[in-house]
Amino acid sequence: MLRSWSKGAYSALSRTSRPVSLHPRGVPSGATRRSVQIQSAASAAADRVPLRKQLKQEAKAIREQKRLRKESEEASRQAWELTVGIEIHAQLDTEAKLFSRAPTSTSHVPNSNVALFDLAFPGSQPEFQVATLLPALRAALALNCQVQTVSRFDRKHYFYQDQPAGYQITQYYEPFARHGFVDLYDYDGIAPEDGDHIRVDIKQVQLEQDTAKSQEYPPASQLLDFNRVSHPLIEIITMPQIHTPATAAACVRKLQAILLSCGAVTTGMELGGLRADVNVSIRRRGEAPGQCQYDGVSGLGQRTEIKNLSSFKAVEDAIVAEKNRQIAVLESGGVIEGETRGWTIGSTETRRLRGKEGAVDYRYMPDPDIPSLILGEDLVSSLKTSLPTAPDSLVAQLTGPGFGLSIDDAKPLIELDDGARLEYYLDVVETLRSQTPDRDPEAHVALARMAANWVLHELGGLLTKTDHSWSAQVVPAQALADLVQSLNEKRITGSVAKQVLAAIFEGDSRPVSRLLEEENLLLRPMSREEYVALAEEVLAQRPEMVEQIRRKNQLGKIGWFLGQMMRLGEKGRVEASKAQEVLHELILGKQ
Ligand SMILES: Nc1ncnc2c1ncn2[C@@H]1O[C@H](COP(=O)(O)OP(=O)(O)OP(=O)(O)O)[C@@H](O)[C@H]1O
Ligand SMILES: [Mg+2]
Ligand SMILES: [Mg+2]
Repeated sequence: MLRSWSKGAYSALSRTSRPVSLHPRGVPSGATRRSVQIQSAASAAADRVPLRKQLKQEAKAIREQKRLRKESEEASRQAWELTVGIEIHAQLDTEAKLFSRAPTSTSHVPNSNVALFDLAFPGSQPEFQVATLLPALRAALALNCQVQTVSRFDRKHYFYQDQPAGYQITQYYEPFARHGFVDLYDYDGIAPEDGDHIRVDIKQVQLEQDTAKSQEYPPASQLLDFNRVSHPLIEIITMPQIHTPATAAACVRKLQAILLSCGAVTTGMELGGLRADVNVSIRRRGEAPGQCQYDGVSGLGQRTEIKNLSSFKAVEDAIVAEKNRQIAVLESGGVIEGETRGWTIGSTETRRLRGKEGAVDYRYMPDPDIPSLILGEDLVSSLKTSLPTAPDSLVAQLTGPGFGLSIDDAKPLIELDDGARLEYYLDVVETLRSQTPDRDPEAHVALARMAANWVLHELGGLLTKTDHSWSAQVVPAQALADLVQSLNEKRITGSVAKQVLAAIFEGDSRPVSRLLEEENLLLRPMSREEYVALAEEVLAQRPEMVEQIRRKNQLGKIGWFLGQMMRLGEKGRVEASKAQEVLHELILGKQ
């Protein structure tokens, strides 16, 4: 906030200060220059008041703009219904490509992991890599799909340099998984108008090949890295059941969390492991239904498709922009054309890439070189039982009686660092619990809450401040558990705990107990007499304030004396709760 204010103030200041720094060309005489300066200074003085006013007016105008935008969005929401369906392409966590034995590693030298079939050399044949099925099946099961016992591969024809065969191998007619769903809750960030839960159906999940990676060198060159070609992907297709941009973004975020948690993928959107295409249409509420239909859902408006979105924010922003564009077109009497559109980060408009070819143009046909996939029920059911805990169950566990966390702490623990933060947190909690096995459940919950605060906010704060990425090694789980334990047992104060955490974070590798002893940080509890003496000393500084507190019962003012006690008392020895108790007693005569 401060930065945006200073930026605005700076630009306003530089505008008004222009006359002061004006040195008129061709005015050699000092007198004339002086007179110009005097004049400028005077006009600057005159400008000073308007500047403040101007800033106020600018802020008011921004507020007004926001209000109008909100109003017009609400008006268009009432007039038009938005519909969104999403296609997610996720790179599977496997070592081999879909139809060759070339490795999938993306960190290698470009074009070093490529088999003849990946480049569509004449005569080369596909060899389906069975291992690729496992992450695909885990994903389908985690998305509540019905796995098909028989599925097939099809060729989708198109010509582009990133696909050497002239067709992509995908599953069009008979995908390996159908009829799933994903549940979205308020804590997933869905729009308020969607209430506290919606379910988005998944039409199907299909296996397919990735394309080569292109790198543009404008104006005329493009380099291709075929290491990515034929990397196994799954495409997850949702039904057109989403009606707000925020819920669409929440859906992609949730799908990513589910895919990461079940071990289907290794990286999320940030690292390019997941890409989303959003299909957007609108229709006027209360009027004749639209002419389009999709898989049994009819009455839809004409969709456009925005391809290759690589962040949750891009998903939300692109849908807002496309919805607004479609409303503007229809309100001005135009027609929405089925097209593929693009989105650039930071932009406010989608841009047309090409007219959407109808499905028939892809000339889908069953691939004659690849036999059908036949899956045994036993494989599917054994995978089902070995699925890791789903994100929603994790939320339920962390906010349940065992941990007692707030949803605001549970969510980031689950989501941060692809699950590594949660693993670390659970290690800390397990260590704490193993050190205090006989504690009652309430004490365990208190420790779990305390640990969450230290993992997220204290350690998290240090990471943010120093711009470090996550590593469980920086502060080993054992060290954090020891620190939390010492604090919980009141062997150290909160400020000492923070100081020790910072020291470990910066590389002090001594065990916490040794560090506390060697640095003389263990709390030497103050006696009651010491507390009373310290409290009397600070109360004597402001007797009139003590009187006021007594007369007007202004208890809030006791905080000032407490602060003084913490400041004046011996470092690391004053416990806030005890100091507060003694202050109350001395000021109000109560215990
Ligand atoms: N009228 C519509 N409005 C909004 N979304 C729609 C509409 N019709 C279809 N969709 C959504 O568009 C997506 C269509 O995906 P699908 O993979 O079936 O076809 P496609 O986009 O033609 O294929 P691809 O892009 O993979 O070549 C689905 O998510 C579906 O829910
Ligand atoms: Mg598709
Ligand atoms: Mg599509």
